Formats: sequence, C-alpha cells, structure tokens
Amino acid sequence: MRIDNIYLKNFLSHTENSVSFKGKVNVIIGHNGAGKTSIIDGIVYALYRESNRAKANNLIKLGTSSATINLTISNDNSKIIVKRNIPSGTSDILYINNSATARGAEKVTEELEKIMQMDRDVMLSTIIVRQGEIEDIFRNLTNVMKNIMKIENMEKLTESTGPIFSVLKDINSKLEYIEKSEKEYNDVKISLTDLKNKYVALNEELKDLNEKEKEINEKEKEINEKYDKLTMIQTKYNSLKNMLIDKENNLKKILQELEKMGDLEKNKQDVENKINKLAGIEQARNLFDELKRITKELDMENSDKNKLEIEISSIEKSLQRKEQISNEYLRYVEIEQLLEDLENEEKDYNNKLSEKKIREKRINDLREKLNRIKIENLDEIQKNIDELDKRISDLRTQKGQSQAELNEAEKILTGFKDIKDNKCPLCKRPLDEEHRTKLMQEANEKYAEKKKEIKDLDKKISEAQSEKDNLTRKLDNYRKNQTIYNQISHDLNDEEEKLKELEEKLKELEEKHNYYQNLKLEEKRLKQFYEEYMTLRNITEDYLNSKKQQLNNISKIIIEKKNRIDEIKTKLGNLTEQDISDKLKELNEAKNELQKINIQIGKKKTYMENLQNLQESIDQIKSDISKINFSEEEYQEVKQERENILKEQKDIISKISEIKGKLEQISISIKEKENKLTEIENTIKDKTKLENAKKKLQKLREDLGEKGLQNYIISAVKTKIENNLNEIAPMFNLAFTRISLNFDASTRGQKIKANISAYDNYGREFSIDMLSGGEKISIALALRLAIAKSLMDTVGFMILDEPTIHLDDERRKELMNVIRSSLDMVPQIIIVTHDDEILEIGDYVIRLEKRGSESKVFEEVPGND
Ligand SMILES: Nc1ncnc2c1ncn2[C@@H]1O[C@H](COP(=O)(O)OP(=O)(O)OP(=O)(O)O)[C@@H](O)[C@H]1O
Repeated sequence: MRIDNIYLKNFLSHTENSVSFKGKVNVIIGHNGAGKTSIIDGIVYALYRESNRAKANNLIKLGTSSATINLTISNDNSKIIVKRNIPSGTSDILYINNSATARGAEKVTEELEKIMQMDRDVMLSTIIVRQGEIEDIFRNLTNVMKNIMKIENMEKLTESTGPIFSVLKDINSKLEYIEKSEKEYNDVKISLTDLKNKYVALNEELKDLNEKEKEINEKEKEINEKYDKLTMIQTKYNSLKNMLIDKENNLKKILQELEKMGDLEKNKQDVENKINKLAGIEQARNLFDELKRITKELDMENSDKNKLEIEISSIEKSLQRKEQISNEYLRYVEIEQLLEDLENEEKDYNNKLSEKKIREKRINDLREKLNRIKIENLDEIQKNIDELDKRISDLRTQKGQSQAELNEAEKILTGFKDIKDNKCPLCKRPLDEEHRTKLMQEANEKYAEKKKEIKDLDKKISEAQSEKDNLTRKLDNYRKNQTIYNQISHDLNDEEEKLKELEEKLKELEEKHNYYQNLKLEEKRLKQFYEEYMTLRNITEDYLNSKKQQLNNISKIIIEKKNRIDEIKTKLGNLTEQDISDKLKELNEAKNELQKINIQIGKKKTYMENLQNLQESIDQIKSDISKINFSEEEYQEVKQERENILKEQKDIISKISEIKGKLEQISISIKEKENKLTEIENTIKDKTKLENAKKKLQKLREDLGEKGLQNYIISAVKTKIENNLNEIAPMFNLAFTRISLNFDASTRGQKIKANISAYDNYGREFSIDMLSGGEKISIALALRLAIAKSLMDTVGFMILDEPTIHLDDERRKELMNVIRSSLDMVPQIIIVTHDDEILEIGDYVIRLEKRGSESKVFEEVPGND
C-alpha cells in the first residue's frame, strides 16, 4: 500500500492544498511553521482519526468551522480514497475502486484497519516515525510490544487498581463481614430467648390486671349512679337556698329604707305652711325691680333734659349772631355778583397787560439785533472790484502777447530740429554751424524769457482774481446784512405801533380794573362773615321752638316717673333688697324640699307593695326547701367514696397500658432479632462460594501476570520479529551476522524487560549501547520494519518526520545512507525536513511556504527545472 495524494481543506494552516507523493523518496521541505508536519497529521487523521494536537477540533483552520481531508492510497489491485471531515460525523466515506464501501467515521476506520492489516498503535510505533524518535524503539520496545499485542489491557486487568484486584478486595471484605456476622448470630440468639421469656411473664401479669379492671368498673358504675342523684338534689337545694338569701336581703334593705324615710306626711304639711307664708315676697321683688328700672330711666331723662337746655341756649346765641352778621353776608353776596359781571373785562385787561409785556420784550430783542448788524459802504467795495476787473483784463492781454512770442521762439527751435537742406528756416540762406549755434542760442534765451514772463503774469492774474473773489464775497455778505437790517427795522416799527395801540386800550380798561381790584379786597374781608353765616344758615326760630317743645315733653315724663317712684317706695316700706333676696331664697328652698318629699312619698308606696310580695315568696321557698330533704354530710361521704374508686381504676388502667406497651416493644424486638438471624443466615450461606471465587481469582491474576500469559504471548511473536529482523538487517550492510531479541520477566516486580544484542562474525555479543550512531539508526529502522512486517505481509510506506533533528553531521549522513538502503524493503518513503541536505536522497520534492497565515505547496522533481 502506498500513499498517492492528500487533499487538505481548512486543515491547520492549509486553506486548500492537494499534495501528491510521486517519488520513492518524497521529501517535504520548508521552514519552521510552513505546514510540513500538518501533511503527516492529515495522513494520520485520514487513516485513524488520530490527532497529534490534543483534540480533533484543534485541526480545523482558525476562523473556519470545518475541515476536510481526502487521502488516496493504492496497491497493485485497488485504489482507496478516504474522505474525512472534522468535526467528524456520518459524512466520512471510504471508496474502494470508486465504490463507497463504508460510511460514517467508525465504520471507515474499522474497514481501513482491515485493508492496512495494521491497527493504529502498531502503525504509530513502527512505520510512522515522529520528530527525532527513530531510536526511541530501543527504550520503548517492551511497551511497543505490549501495545501492539494489546497486552496492556491484560496488565490493566491484573493491576492493583484493575478489576480483578477490586473484585478480590470486594470478596475479602465480604468474607470478613461473614466472620463478624457469625459472631453476631450467637449474640442475637441469646438475647432473643431472653426477650421471649420476658414476654410470657408480662402476659401473665396483664391477665390478672384485666380481671381487676372488670371488678373496679362495676363499682364505679354503682357509685356514679348514687353520686349523680345526690348531685342533682344538691344543685336544686343550693339554688333554692341562694334564692331565699337573695329575697331576705331585699326585704331587709326595704325595711331599712322605710325606716330612714320617717314621717313624710308631717314634713310635707310643715313645708306647705312655710311656702304659703312666703308667697307675697315675689310681688315685692317685682316692685323693687320696677323701682330700679324707673330710677335708671329717670336719670337718663334728666340727662336728656340738661342736654336740651344747653342746646336751646346755644341756638338762641346763634340766632343772635346770625342777626348781627346778616349785613356783611348780604354785601358779600352782592360783591360776588358784581365780580362775576366784571370777570370778562378783567380777563381782557390782564391778557392785554401780558401781551404788552411780550411786545416790550420783542422790541428790546429787535433793537439789540439791529445794533449787532454792521453796515458798510457798498459803493466803495464795488469800485475796488471794478478796478481789479480791469487789472485782470490788462494782465491777460500782456500774457497773450508773451504767449505769441513764446510760440514764435518755439517755432524757430522746431524749425532748426527739422532742418534738412541746411538752409536757415528764417532767412532760407545757406546755414553754417556757427550761425546755426548762435541762432539756436538766441531762440532758446527768448523761449526761456517768455516762459518766465508768462509764469509771472499767471501768478499776478491769480492773485488779482483771488482778491476780487474775496471782495465779491464780502460785498454779497454786506448786501445780505443790509436786507436783514431793513427787515428788522420794519418789524421794529410794526411792534412799536402795536405797543402804542395796546397802551391806549389798557388806559381805557384801567378804571374798571381798579374797581374790580377794590371789590376783590372787600370780598376778601367779608369772606369770614359769609362762611360763619353759612354755618348758621339752618338755625331758625322754628328749630328753636321744636327744641323747646321737646324740653316740655321730657319735663312732664320726669314728673310722672318721680310720682311712680314715691308710690313704690310707700308700698315697700322698710323692706330692703337684701331682705327680699333672703326671703326669696328661703321660698325656693322650701319649694325644692316639697318636691323631694313628694318623690319620697311615691317611693314609699312602691316599697310597701314590694314588701308584701317578698314576704310571700320567702314563705314559699322555705316550704320547698323542707320538702327536698337534702343532707350535706351524706353527699360528702358518697363523693369521697367515688373519688377513691376512680383513683384505683386509673391506677389499674395505666398499669395495663404500660404492660401492653412493653409487650409491643418486646414483640418488635423479637421480630427484628428474628429478621436479623435470617439475614445473617443468608450472608453466611455464601461463605463457601466466596472462598472458592477468591481462590480462582488469585489464580487468574497469576496466570495473566507478566510471567504467565503475557510472557507466553510475547515469546510467541518474538520469534517471528527476530526472524524478520535478521532478514532485514543485512540489507543495511552492517558488520553483524545476527541480532537477537529477548524479553525477560524479572523476578522482582514481574516486569518484562527487552534486550537487543548484535553478534559479529566471531560470535561476539554487542549490546545496543556499544553500537555506532549509524548502526543504532539502522537496527532501529530494521526493528521497526521487522515488527511491521511480522504483522502485515508487505510494508508499503514509511513516514519519517524530521529524522535528522538533533543529529550531528556524521549521524545525519549515516541516516541518509540507511534511508537509501531502506528502499529495498519499503517502496515508498516520506520524509519531512527543513534540512536541505536531505534533498540529496529525494526523487520527489514537496516544497512548503507560509504566505501570510496560509501554507502553499510547490511540487518538483529534482533536476527538472
Ligand atoms: N488550527 C490552526 N489553524 C491555522 N493554523 C494553525 C492551526 N494550528 C496550528 N497552526 C499553524 O500551522 C502552521 C504549520 O504547522 P506545522 O506543524 O505543520 O509546521 P511545520 O512546517 O511542520 O513546522 P516545524 O518545522 O516547525 O515543525 C504553524 O505555523 C502553526 O502555528
């Protein structure tokens, strides 16, 4: 069987890669972490669902949720494809020659093991060699053997933590328990007999007590009947007795009350006499009250009379005063009328007066304004302006002449510049240089002189013009002032005329105004009389008469009241107010007393009736009591006897229940003990069976031990492995003729130890430790292949993951030779390495590179570029 291809999707660092193994020696090469070992992990997972990274889910590429591995393997007859998924499930499929032979993870693994003829443990310890583990086979051989022969399960059976040991432990503890139970059985039996004896004795005692209980019950019945009868009579007797006491008490109380009441009729007569005697005093009280009221009223009338007399005298005075000031009042009224008539003229006078003041002020203001305005001689200024005008005109004429001369000079100068035929532009004669220079100089001088002349003239014109402008402005201003002056003078004349008119009118109004003012003064003087008269205006003769009438009426009433007072006083005589109130008090008390006596008399009547009834019922109760014929002594005797019987009965009953309780308790204990005995009997019954089982298990443990079956199994397969080893080893060109393999079970601890030795031509024995590095690697690989071959017919491939790791240069070279030699035994070798040297022995190279977080695969055949 050889490995053809593996397809990895989302497996560790492989996003999606397909790797073919087309050579004999296939070298997977790349840097650390490039994804090399991941390919081997893929192969192992496809074959056995085995993860080298703790758990299967760790094989899924981070950031994805599932991984896929498709492995293609083949032999001469068939092509097998294994499809696996992680997380695993029903989707795993095994195809043989394109037909699905098994489905589901477990089924696929089972079928594959059959095809490969090798289970996972054998494969992983022989033809798949993990990083740097080639020689580990020497150290682990015993374990490898146990592992591949499945002996470790046997060991587990016999270990002190194993199932045989634990069953034995269980049996031992059961036997120990049986021993203890046998002892307990005897103890229980003795105590059971004791209990049964006690039960019989108590039963006898119970019978006696039951007899006694019957007797006492009879007695109890008899005495209860007697006692109930007497109790009924006693209840009746007691109730009658209580009733009698109640009635007698009531009778006593009534008699006491009647005695306390005394001779009520006589008392009543006395009080009634007293009341009759005092009857007149109430009338005297009324008279006294009337006297008090009238006296008070009389005081008030007298005070009203006094007030009226004062008022009348004041009215008479006021009337007198009114008479005195009546002329002033009338004059005041007259003046008021006159003032009212003159009112408008006075107003007119005052208005004119204030108008006069305003006009006077205005005239003053106008005069001040006129004084402030300056008046110039305008003709003089105009004359100066005219002169300036003439001067400017002369200057302009002069400037015109100078300008013409300047133009002339300029023309001459321009004529010289444009000269072409060398003729004088003025005289048109031939022009020599000297003549030309002289003429030019003259023309230039003239030009400069005229220029200056024009400039001076411009300055003079401008000065004269500005002087003229100044005078013109002044003239304008003076003209404006003159106009204003004329206007104000005109206004002033107007105002003065109006003021004159006003003064004349005021003169006309002055007489009335003076008259008005005099009236005003008089009005002021009379005003107080007028106001005083106004306060008295309602006081009249009629008013005085009505008051006098009122005074008359009051005087009459006063006389009437005085008469009535005298009358009452005569009636009352010497009786004082104190006397009256004392007697009234006495009368009220007597009336209250009479009321109380009447109530008592009513009560006395009811008492007398009750007395009669009570006496009758007392006689009746007494006769009932004597009929009952009850004896307290007899009752007490029966009561005591009954109590004694009840006590005795109670004692017997409690004793019976005590014995019954004890009997119940004992019978429970008897039952428990009997159950215990049956239980112990059942336990003891298994003793012989358990002892036999113990012997058999001890034997089984020995047989399954390393010295027994384990040793047998290993020695059976050992010969086959040893033969294979001696067949394979020579292919590595070793200098040994034979290699032996021994498994000894040590006496101490029963552990099997593997011993490998090599023998040379001379029959000398070499232990593994004595061999060279290359020899060790060769024998280790040979041993791995020998084991593999002893379990399967042909070994199709071998996988070596980083075999050179930790090896020095020499050993690395030796290893490469060994690998080359291995090809004779294994047709396909897959080597994982980061060591370029290994490329030397590879005929197919699979290069791995990590790009980002993804592994990329590049396959190549060395020498084919
Ligand atoms: N679940 C995962 N998803 C993605 N990448 C992972 C996962 N688990 C491990 N890796 C990364 O995959 C890369 C490949 O690991 P692998 O063991 O195949 O490397 P290698 O080429 O054999 O390296 P070395 O020579 O160091 O043994 C590593 O960088 C590792 O960190």
